[in-house]
Amino acid sequence: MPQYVAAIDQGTTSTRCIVFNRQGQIVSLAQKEHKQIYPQPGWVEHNPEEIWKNTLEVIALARIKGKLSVQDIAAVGITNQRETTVVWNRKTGKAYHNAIVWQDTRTGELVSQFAAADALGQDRFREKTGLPLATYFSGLKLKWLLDNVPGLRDDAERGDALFGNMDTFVVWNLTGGPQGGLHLTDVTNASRTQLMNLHTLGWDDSLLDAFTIPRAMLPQIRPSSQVYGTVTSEVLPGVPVAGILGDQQAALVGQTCYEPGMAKNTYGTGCFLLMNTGTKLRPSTCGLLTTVAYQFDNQPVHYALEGSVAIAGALVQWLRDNLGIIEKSTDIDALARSVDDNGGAYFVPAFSGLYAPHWKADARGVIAGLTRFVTKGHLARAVLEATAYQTVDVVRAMEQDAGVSLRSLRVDGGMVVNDLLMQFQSDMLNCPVIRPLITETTALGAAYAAGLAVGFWNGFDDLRQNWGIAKTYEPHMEEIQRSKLMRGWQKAIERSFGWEDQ
Ligand SMILES: Nc1ncnc2c1ncn2[C@@H]1O[C@H](COP(=O)(O)OP(=O)(O)O)[C@@H](O)[C@H]1O
Ligand SMILES: O=P(O)(O)OC[C@H](O)CO
Repeated sequence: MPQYVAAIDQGTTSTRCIVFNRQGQIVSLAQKEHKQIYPQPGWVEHNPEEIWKNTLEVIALARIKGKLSVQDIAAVGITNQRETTVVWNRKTGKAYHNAIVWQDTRTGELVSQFAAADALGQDRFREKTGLPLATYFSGLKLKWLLDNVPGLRDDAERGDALFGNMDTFVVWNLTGGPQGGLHLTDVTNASRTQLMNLHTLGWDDSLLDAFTIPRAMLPQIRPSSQVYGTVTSEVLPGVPVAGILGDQQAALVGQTCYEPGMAKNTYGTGCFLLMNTGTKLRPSTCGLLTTVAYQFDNQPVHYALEGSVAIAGALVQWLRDNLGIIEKSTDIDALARSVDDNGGAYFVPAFSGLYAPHWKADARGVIAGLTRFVTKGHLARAVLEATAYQTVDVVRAMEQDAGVSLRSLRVDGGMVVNDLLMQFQSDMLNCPVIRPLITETTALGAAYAAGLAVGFWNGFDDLRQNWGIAKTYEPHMEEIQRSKLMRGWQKAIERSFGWEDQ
């Protein structure tokens, strides 16, 4: 009898394969980074072929490391960086263009044009999709590809060109590729395209018309947990593909936030706070997204409010790769601890404009409050603090929208190993921050979705038993100090607005 479930986590910076046991513990893990391609300022691309090759490699490596036979694996779940847009040929499997990554800002002008054409402005499609017009979502990226890649629109209309986010691309390749690969996505990923109607949970003709997207290129929308088919590729032959979730929704599932009002924040490349709002759609009036949280087979959809922050851990990488101030991401801890505070410096990482709750495509990064006193230690501190302040802005918007105060926050993602950041986060939110035993919640959520579909786990109670606390950070900061820091942040963020002419 199979003892494990595998998850493929196709993230912004790397692809991971993680194998879990029934207790949700990691049995084996393999990871490979892929290249970040920056063809112009503001543009971010990935090579889809490199990502598919890495996917095969990490699956094979995870099996070798864990000494796992195919019979050991009950099912595989997929989770992915959301919104990143790829278009490929149904017959050859070749991509027409590099994938356009969620952080890419090339559609900034399209955002302005679409917003100017309607009195609702950036909120033109919000009622139907839960999303403001922004460079972030797939619809405009796909339009850009159709308008700029020669021959693509004709192929798309003929049904020869297929669109997908990374989940769709990976599943199509895993299940046969040009030889009958399944062209599908799940409802959480579809909710990030700005082409799906949140009320009907189907592709919406009026949205497709507005963005001039041929319906023939779109994948089928399916629940997040269901047996879709089996792997044909030799790395996991015959194993059921049984779960798909966008990575932030997967983390919500992995954190077992199944009750309305439960929330988690994932600190990776960006930072994404999701609160389960139950089976009713809850529109946001405070700059958050309304999105699909998950849909388990034959059960109603659950929705979430989301506060998306584009740049969090990516700022640590920028300090490492672009300025060379640190050698490894983990070095930021010691550098930030070499000083007592930020020395008056604030770093607003509006590299891709600002997402929630501001939605300013024209914002760009600023460092404010510099004096001759400021050292690289203060800058390191400002870098970490930027993630915490952005989270505070999102939490306050969430509290206003949901009409409740956050009592505690469950956290996960690559940055939560940083104690300084987590303590500062708790201080700035003035509420406990809870790090669970298993912080690989994204992959775990995808494994849960797949495992539930094949009966490996029987229900939410099995999953809740797997969740436990590793560490709780309690707030210690005086209110006067908290207010002073937030005032500084507020001034800094306003200075980032309106930088780019659009
Ligand atoms: N000790 C640390 N302190 C702060 N940030 C860190 C630390 N270790 C890793 N990071 C950041 O965490 C991010 C990686 O998190 P991860 O969840 O793997 O990201 P993703 O899933 O978006 O690829 C990187 O941006 C990295 O800079
Ligand atoms: O791959 P991550 O963890 O950076 O997550 C990216 C988000 O899904 C973008 O919406």
